[in-house]
Amino acid sequence: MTKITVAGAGAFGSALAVALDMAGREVTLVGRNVDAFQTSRDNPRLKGVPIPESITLTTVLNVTQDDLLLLAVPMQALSGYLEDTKPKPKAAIACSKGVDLATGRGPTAIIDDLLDAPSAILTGPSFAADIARGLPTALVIATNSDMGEELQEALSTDTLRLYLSHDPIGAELGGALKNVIAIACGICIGAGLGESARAALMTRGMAEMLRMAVAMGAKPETLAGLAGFGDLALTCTSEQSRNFTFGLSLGGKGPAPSATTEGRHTARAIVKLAGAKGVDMPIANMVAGMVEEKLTLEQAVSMLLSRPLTKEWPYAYRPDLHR
Ligand SMILES: NC(=O)C1=CN([C@@H]2O[C@H](COP(=O)(O)OP(=O)(O)OC[C@H]3O[C@@H](n4cnc5c(N)ncnc54)[C@H](O)[C@@H]3O)[C@@H](O)[C@H]2O)C=CC1
Ligand SMILES: O=C(CO)COP(=O)(O)O
Repeated sequence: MTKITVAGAGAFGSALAVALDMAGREVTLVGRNVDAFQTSRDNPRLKGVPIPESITLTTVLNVTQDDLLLLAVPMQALSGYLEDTKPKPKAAIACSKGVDLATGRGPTAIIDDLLDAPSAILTGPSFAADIARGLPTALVIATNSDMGEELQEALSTDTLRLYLSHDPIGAELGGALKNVIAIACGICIGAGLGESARAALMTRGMAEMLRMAVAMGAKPETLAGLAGFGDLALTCTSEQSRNFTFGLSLGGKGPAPSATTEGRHTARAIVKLAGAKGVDMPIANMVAGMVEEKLTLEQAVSMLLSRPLTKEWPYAYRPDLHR
């Protein structure tokens, strides 16, 4: 049986390890923090779900060409992690949601640049706690390699249902961009701007996601699926989301979460990329401005509302015409 190694023992890596172990796979969980719960099996990042004894916990990444490697470290740590560890797995599957701030690359491009192994992205609507508890979840496994069906089979369980896609760019941009829109929605609710405004932000946010993803070479239908619409719906409406609760705090409600909040970095990375590609992303601009403390809430709202009136779908998939 193919062995599965999960690198990154945070909430998501641990949850995937638990779900795959419960389904009878041979799983190793690698993390710089695992010594802290080697005995108790209680990972503070995944409260309430003990890590089973059948999962090997280690601080050292050691994979062979027979192993699948799931990479569940935060996006900004991914390239450094791969440069340091130089693994040679059968396939490397990114689980991070974001865009690298230094280079503008997504997770599969980073893997393709740094490793001699087929790359894939596992993404879609899923909170770590839900996956770890075995609640029903549907995700996307996207790859340009010919390993798609093998990966789909190896990583699906009775409750974790993977759909196969051959559009990794669209899948990873869906997961990255929805975090930025979730921050905007959190700001909106935190500032008391109302549910109607949130629905508007989600919908116009989806239009931005589509424009940007298509400009980067994605298929539009990917954004309508689990990795785009599905994850947008989850993250923009739940206080379980760290991106949404970070937005709430920017809007004046509650403290900022201390854990990984990918959208903070992605907003800044995507605004740079959108500028270079000439893609109009007013909501992402607003989020990046507030994250960088260059815009107040009042300025951000006024900027969005004072934009010229336009058609709903003038040139949605045509960034060249969308000026
Ligand atoms: N938590 C969730 O519900 C979900 C998270 N994700 C994605 O999974 C990725 C990881 O998120 P979480 O596990 O939630 O974050 P987390 O904050 O719970 O854990 C991150 C882990 O990465 C480790 N880490 C950080 N920097 C590192 C470095 N330079 N080298 C090695 N290890 C490093 C930390 O020690 C920690 O164990 C993110 O991209 C997130 O968007 C995706 C779906 C769901
Ligand atoms: O990606 C997620 C849900 O699909 C998790 O969202 P947060 O990172 O905002 O908690």
